[in-house]
Amino acid sequence: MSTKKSLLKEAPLLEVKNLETAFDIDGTYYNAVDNVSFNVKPRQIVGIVGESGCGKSVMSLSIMQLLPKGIGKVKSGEIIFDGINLDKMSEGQINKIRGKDVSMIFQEPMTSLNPVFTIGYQLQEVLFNHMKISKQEARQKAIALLKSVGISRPEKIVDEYPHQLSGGMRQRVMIAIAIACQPKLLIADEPTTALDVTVQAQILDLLKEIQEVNDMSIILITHDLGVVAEMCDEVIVMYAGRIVERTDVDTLFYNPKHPYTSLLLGAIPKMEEEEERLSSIQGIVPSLTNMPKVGCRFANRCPKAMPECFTTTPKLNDVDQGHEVACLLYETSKPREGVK
Ligand SMILES: Nc1ncnc2c1ncn2[C@@H]1O[C@H](COP(=O)(O)OP(=O)(O)OP(=O)(O)O)[C@@H](O)[C@H]1O
Repeated sequence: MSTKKSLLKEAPLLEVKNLETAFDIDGTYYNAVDNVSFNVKPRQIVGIVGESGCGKSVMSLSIMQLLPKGIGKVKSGEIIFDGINLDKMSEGQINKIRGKDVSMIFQEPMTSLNPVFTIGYQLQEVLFNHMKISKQEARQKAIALLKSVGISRPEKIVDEYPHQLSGGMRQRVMIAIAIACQPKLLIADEPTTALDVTVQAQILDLLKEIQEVNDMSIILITHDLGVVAEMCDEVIVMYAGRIVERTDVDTLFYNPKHPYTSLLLGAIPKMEEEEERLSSIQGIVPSLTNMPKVGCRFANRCPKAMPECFTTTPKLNDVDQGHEVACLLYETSKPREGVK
């Protein structure tokens, strides 16, 4: 974990400003990401958490300019990476940055790796896209990269196909591909969800080690707060396309403010009571076509909802230095009576 003091002074590596991303559903665009702003500092690990359908993946696809063409679009806002406005770039320009300065790993490595090409071919493809190197150099680099992500016998694995590897090894290969050009920012979307618990821990350790060695920033998308506690410096909690709370990781666990965050924390399963605890947030995230037009989008599931929560949209306000919350309970400088 980077020290907070050193991070505070630095200019952001990534600035997302008032981002609105929408999808065309039957001829109407609906916002899946709604007026979201946040920064990622160099070497910082920022977690994005929230239940399924909260807009975590759409946000990362927006940053990577990988939204499905003709269906999804960035409607407004800015995505500034290392001083460059990504949303204003042509496809050719973004291709030079994607995979080199910013790269991404996904939940299911089998769907991201091409089954008909060897591991070596897929690693070398990234290298050739962004570097001027010979075939022999690329092969050697591919082997070194596989070794750096903890794959034993990389000289053999380099000539194998994805189906010949275990899930954990495939995810290591995906990480090797993602870090091949030493990106400044890695977006990891549920990188360990498809893996069993022991392998999950190994992959998280690997990511952390790479982050430290390469001085890389990471946006870590997860619904697992255990992963957040283990990995992140800062955390963004999303609900129904909006940020509801943003703070450092310690404050998130010891002093959460938004009722949604508290409920998510309450939903962390203990071994013996997994089923009950996970279902402890009543109701579901509204679909894009069913978003409340006004008010707090969490109001109808919120145990602390007041009548005005259904009519007034809360703003993301500072409740403390570096701690923002979008909840009417905190819209005055002091929490209202009875709010802890
Ligand atoms: N291609 C698409 N077309 C229409 N709606 C979409 C599309 N992709 C995502 N959405 C919608 O956008 C919203 C946000 O989805 P998103 O995948 O970002 O959620 P998430 O928080 O990442 O969930 P998960 O943890 O399940 O990946 C959801 O309502 C989802 O149905």
